[in-house]
Amino acid sequence: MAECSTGWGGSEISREELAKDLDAILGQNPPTLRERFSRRHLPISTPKLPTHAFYNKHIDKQLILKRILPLDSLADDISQLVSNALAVALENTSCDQLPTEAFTSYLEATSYVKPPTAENIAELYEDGIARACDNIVTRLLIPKLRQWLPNVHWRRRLIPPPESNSGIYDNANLFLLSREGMVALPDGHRELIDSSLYEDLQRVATSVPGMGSWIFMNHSEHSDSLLAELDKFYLDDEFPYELCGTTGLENASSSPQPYDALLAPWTLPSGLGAPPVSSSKRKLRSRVQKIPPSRSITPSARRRSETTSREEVPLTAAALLQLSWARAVETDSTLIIINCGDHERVCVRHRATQTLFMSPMFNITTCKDPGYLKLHVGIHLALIKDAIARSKPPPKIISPPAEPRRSPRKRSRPDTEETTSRPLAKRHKATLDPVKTNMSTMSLASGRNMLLLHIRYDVYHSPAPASFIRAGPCLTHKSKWKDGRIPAIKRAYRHDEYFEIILGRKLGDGATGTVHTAIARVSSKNGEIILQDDLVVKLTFKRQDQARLRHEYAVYSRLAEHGVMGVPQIYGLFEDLEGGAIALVMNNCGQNLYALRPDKTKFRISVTPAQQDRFKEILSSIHRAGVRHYDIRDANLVLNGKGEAFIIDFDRGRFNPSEGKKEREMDILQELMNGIPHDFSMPSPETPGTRNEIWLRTPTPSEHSSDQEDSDEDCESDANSDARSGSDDLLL
Ligand SMILES: Nc1ncnc2c1ncn2[C@@H]1O[C@H](COP(=O)(O)OP(=O)(O)OP(=O)(O)O)[C@@H](O)[C@H]1O
Repeated sequence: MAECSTGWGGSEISREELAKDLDAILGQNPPTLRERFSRRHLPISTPKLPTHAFYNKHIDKQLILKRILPLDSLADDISQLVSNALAVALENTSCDQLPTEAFTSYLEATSYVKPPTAENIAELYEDGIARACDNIVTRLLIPKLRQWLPNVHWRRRLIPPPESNSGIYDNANLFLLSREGMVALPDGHRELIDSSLYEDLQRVATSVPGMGSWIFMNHSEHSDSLLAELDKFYLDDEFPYELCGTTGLENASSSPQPYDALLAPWTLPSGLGAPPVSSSKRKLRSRVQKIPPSRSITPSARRRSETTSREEVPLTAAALLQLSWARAVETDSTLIIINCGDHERVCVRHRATQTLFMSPMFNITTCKDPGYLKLHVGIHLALIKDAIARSKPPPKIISPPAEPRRSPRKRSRPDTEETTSRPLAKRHKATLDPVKTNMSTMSLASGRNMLLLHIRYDVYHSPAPASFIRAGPCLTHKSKWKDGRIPAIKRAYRHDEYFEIILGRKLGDGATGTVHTAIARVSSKNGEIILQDDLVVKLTFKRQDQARLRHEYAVYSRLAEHGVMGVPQIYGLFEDLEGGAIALVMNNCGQNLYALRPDKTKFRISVTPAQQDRFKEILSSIHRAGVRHYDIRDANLVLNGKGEAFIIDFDRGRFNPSEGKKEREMDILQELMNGIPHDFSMPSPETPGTRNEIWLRTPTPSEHSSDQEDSDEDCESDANSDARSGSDDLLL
């Protein structure tokens, strides 16, 4: 019996005993969800397509999913990885007693009072399986460690607000903590790691934001059958990945071939070959050829969709696979775990062949050889090994000496392995043909009702643009828009009948929408292309948020009627013809005062006296136009590069406020300028859209309240407001 040194929390035991205990722990499975969650919460709603699925259609062609294949050996391979790692670790570890009780308690039944939603199942995984994995994987990586402590962490990133509850939770992954550009290790751990592993961990901690994609679904019969159904795609030559339906303006891929680790702990079938050639591409081409030579495009639909929001669409098996794959592309993950409570599948994303290899569906409560804990320890370990391998600079290809150049023309750089391993985040910058930038771009666009929207940053490079139809006129330039007349959708649009918007990186995710930088590209009648690159686009997906954005547009209409300056120039409101989004196009006013704060922990804003006066002037003219902003804070006060002031974000705006409320709002602005932020920790004030009605369409002027004489403020219970002391403080 080999003798071992004493370890943490327990007495010294033999190596054999430790191996036996570990084996027993790793063979464990969690109890069924019915045993863990209270029965009164069952059944639960079926998963819906989450709103961010809108972005999945815009992933670069070279990164999308092309086929699904079975990989029955995956669990065995992962189990072998753990067995091998254990054998090595046991040779080097101190044999202290295993905290068996703690590990078992992580897996044991707890009476969970919450319903088994996707979020709660993710939380359960985080509190149980993931904690046990963190400890065991850390020990397998650093056998000399004398404690069962986690250096590896599995965490949920962001808990979505309840209204975004789609029955899907996909915002969790594994990561190594970093602090000030260094891998964060507890005291004393650095010395236990040899220098090459330390370098590897250092690279992963600082350059890999997350490893693996976990997709949790609400626990329901529908989720179980969705997971079971995924098999049916094995028979397809090509997976039906859904792209935008617009034809005539397809984009070639701009992504270099993504990089798979050369050595993986699983064996994939050999002779896979190149990904299948997209038949949909062929279809698109043949359809394009029928279109007259003037580069017309066919919009994605001839009719407006019933609803512009996405929440109500039930999840299908194809949508679940597309969503899971897209999430793995966005996070550059190799393994995808799809879990619906008691059942699960584990999948490998093979980048080069754009193939998803999928394990059979298994019941997590009855796993055997390997047990569920061993499988997940293996998944965590495999992800770290994969991240280490892929974050290493690939071996240099030694090429023969270059032949003398014959042509003076510049040659494009060959796609060497070196280029393929560049981090995804750095791959895409909006690349556009050399064209003029012209301030009349948006004036030309104001006469066009069809907007083609591309997304081009990180992994996004829309294979085809989304078609958006105008739902509200340009408020900055004259247009032929007739009040209340929503334009008909044409069968095809010539190049001088549509304009394009190319969305860049996200500027912010607000309570209402997602704001992106954007460039407009407009083709004139004679074919000249002009650009305007100082735009932003606010996209909204959920019903309530779309109601707020339509209301915001109505507020901007009122401000434009009164010629208010110092607010964004609005170039129109647009609806996605395939449903899912509405977009407000405006100019980029600069950076908000929060972003400009030198020290974010201190409320100190640097605004010159002239800029302070200008903010007050703008607010006065907003008030004169009969609008109260209702959300005056540093995030909504903006300065451009020339130091010019703007007030943005009118989704909470109110029409026809009382004089007292306007004065109070001016006081808040003054206080803000004096360095006293207003307390907005109160719940957001309701907007007319959220309380009284949901506008599924942009209201015509007669419908929306900009012409009404009654004040929106009157909708608030004035009786209550009189009774409240400091009522304005509560509302503002
Ligand atoms: N026209 C614009 N110019 C420059 N930046 C903008 C513009 N519009 C929005 N932004 C940026 O995007 C962020 C979010 O925008 P906005 O406040 O309009 O969204 P929201 O969803 O209504 O957010 P919230 O109501 O939570 O503040 C802003 O803080 C600002 O930094």
